[in-house]
Amino acid sequence: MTTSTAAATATTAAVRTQVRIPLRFSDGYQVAAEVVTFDGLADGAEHVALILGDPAATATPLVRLHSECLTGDVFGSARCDCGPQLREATERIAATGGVLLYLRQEGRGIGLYNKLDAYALQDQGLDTYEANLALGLPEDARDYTAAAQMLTALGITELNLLTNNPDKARQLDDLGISVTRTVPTGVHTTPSNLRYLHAKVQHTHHTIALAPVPSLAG
Ligand SMILES: Nc1nc2c(ncn2[C@@H]2O[C@H](COP(=O)(O)OP(=O)(O)OP(=O)(O)O)[C@@H](O)[C@H]2O)c(=O)[nH]1
Ligand SMILES: [Zn+2]
Repeated sequence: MTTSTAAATATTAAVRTQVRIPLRFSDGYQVAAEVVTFDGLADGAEHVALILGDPAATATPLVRLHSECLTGDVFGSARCDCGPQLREATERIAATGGVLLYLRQEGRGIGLYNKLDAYALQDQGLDTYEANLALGLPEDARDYTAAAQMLTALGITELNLLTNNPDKARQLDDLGISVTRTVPTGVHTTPSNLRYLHAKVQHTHHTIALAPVPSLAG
């Protein structure tokens, strides 16, 4: 189970800087983003928002809360599906207008070194959640208070959320952000991330339809 430590009301944050950055992905896809920084975020981390298209074009813009994953987002790791999800979200949000929050929550909030320690334990047989617990850390340490502050500062209090993770919608609702609809993200399987994706479905009830894996039965 994930634990929610989100406060019912978040303090106010303000937009600090907004700057246009043209994005060019390795597959040729290009789009311009308005990258926004903030003052006053609850956890003091350097989270950024990417405004894609025109979020004001609809009453319920498409929003994704993307948790930082250096190995997946930058290095192209096949142990998870973060890189392809980031690429997918960017294009889908740009198509309708919305915001991608790039949240500095590496390793579900436990940090990069701890995530790599957890990977080492997974290589000895633990699943992704058991490995965090074996390190004396929460299964999922993510709190979306800063995300709610960022959305409020951008004038977004009602949205469609691009995710398969029910905890994200639950926490945003608790923080006063109305999630009108949850839009499923794609599932980007590789031989290296199938066990990880199955653990997410079984343990934290991510809404992902996966083919059964015989070696994981039982
Ligand atoms: N601790 C830990 N973190 C991981 C592991 N694999 C990926 N992560 C982190 O998990 C975060 C991404 O979370 P996911 O569980 O893949 O997806 P989600 O954000 O909960 O849900 P979606 O919105 O449906 O994608 C990133 O911060 C990754 O660095 C792992 O094995 N252990
Ligand atoms: Zn990842």
